[in-house]
Amino acid sequence: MNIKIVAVGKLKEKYFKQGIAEYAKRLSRFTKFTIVEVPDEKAPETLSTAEISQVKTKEGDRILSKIQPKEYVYALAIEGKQRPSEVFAKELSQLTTYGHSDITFVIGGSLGLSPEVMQRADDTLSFGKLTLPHQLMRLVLTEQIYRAFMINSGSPYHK
Ligand SMILES: C[S@@+](CC[C@H](N)C(=O)[O-])C[C@H]1O[C@@H](n2cnc3c(N)ncnc32)[C@H](O)[C@@H]1O
Repeated sequence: MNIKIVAVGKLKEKYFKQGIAEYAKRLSRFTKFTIVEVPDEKAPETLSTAEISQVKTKEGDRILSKIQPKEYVYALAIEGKQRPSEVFAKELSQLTTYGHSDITFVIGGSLGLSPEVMQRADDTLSFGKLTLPHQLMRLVLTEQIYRAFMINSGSPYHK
């Protein structure tokens, strides 16, 4: 299985980089895991609705350029579908069974994901109603993917 995260913006903070590197290392025994960063669109503090839409479209186009038709895509969205870790783990395992060997997770920028990205997504994944910063979201998602593999291997890591 190949797992990829496509994320808007650069990971700046060292502590996020270290945390993600640790889970990426642990994941390497289960799967090929990659993170692809696309540039965020520089924008002033206050934006009109049209400008917000333009920023999301530009970032969305960059995201879509990194996704191949064969990839099964989860869009991370606050209003998306929530599920327990065990259900998420089972889903990942079933996707492989049904022939999806390329699974991609998409994390938006500060304004969220464009409608085009949401349309391309095969499913959505929400971590609850709280808004997480995109850098932290990347760390939390990487841990949850690792947790899913640990659940599927019957490890006591998941209690
Ligand atoms: C700072 S948030 C964007 C907030 C924006 N107002 C929105 O509603 O999407 C950046 C990205 O992190 C992800 N994200 C943040 N919190 C999340 C949550 N609770 N569940 C799922 N994804 C989340 C989403 O992909 C989002 O596009």
